[in-house]
Amino acid sequence: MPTTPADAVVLEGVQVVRDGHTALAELSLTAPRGAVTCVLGRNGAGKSTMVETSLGLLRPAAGSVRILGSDPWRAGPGHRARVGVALQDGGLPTGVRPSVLLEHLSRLYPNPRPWKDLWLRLGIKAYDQRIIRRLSGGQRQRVALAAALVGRPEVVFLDEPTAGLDPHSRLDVWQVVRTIAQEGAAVVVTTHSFEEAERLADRVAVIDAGRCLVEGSPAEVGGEQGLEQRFFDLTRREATA
Ligand SMILES: Nc1ncnc2c1ncn2[C@@H]1O[C@H](COP(=O)(O)OP(=O)(O)OP(=O)(O)O)[C@@H](O)[C@H]1O
Repeated sequence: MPTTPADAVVLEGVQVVRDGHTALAELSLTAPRGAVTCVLGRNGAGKSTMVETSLGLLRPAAGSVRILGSDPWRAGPGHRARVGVALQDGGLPTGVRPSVLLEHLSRLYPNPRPWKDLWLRLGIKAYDQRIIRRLSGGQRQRVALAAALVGRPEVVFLDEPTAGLDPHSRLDVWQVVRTIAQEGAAVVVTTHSFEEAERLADRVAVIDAGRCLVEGSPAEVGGEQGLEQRFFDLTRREATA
């Protein structure tokens, strides 16, 4: 698929080998600005590896990775400040209250998003009297999302941001993610939820065994069958038991 300047994330033929195992095999994928791109794939398909490679944490053995026009492996701190990320178990400092962390992070960026806005919209205020170590997994996940967004990044990678969240929190997260995209960010969300992809995504990519099998709008990818059935058809394997 031809890429355009609106594409903030452009991976072309990316191969990544981890401890002798090919985790990405000629993966090509794009994510435009001002849109949410949901990446679906089975366990081990390569979603987290795609995110880590896009962040510049892993060096591809072949292919090209351009994030905001730069190679993330070589990019400097100026580039990194423009890219946000919330990984699963995303390494937050645990001995401080969420508001202390968010206020601190906001001072590290030239043009931060008002941290209190995120703190309110993601419901963090309700449990802010506790330090992060004492929070539930879902509560911590929302703090990680706020931490990823406070620097007003132009590209954001969110690794399963609603996994394990209650329905209210999930809606809060979806609303915040949509707003961020409407403000112009390229948002890449990995997920196992078809509902999430259908309700949140402007674009969907299905990856399997380290390759992107299909990408496009949810309607284009789902076609007549719908997203869920198309996903099963694309990624079915013999005897999975
Ligand atoms: N550090 C590593 N060393 C060797 N192989 C790895 C390493 N990390 C991941 N892999 C392998 O690379 C492949 C892709 O893994 P990855 O974590 O990117 O998948 P994923 O799509 O994010 O899976 P999940 O849905 O379970 O989070 C898998 O086969 C996995 O076993």
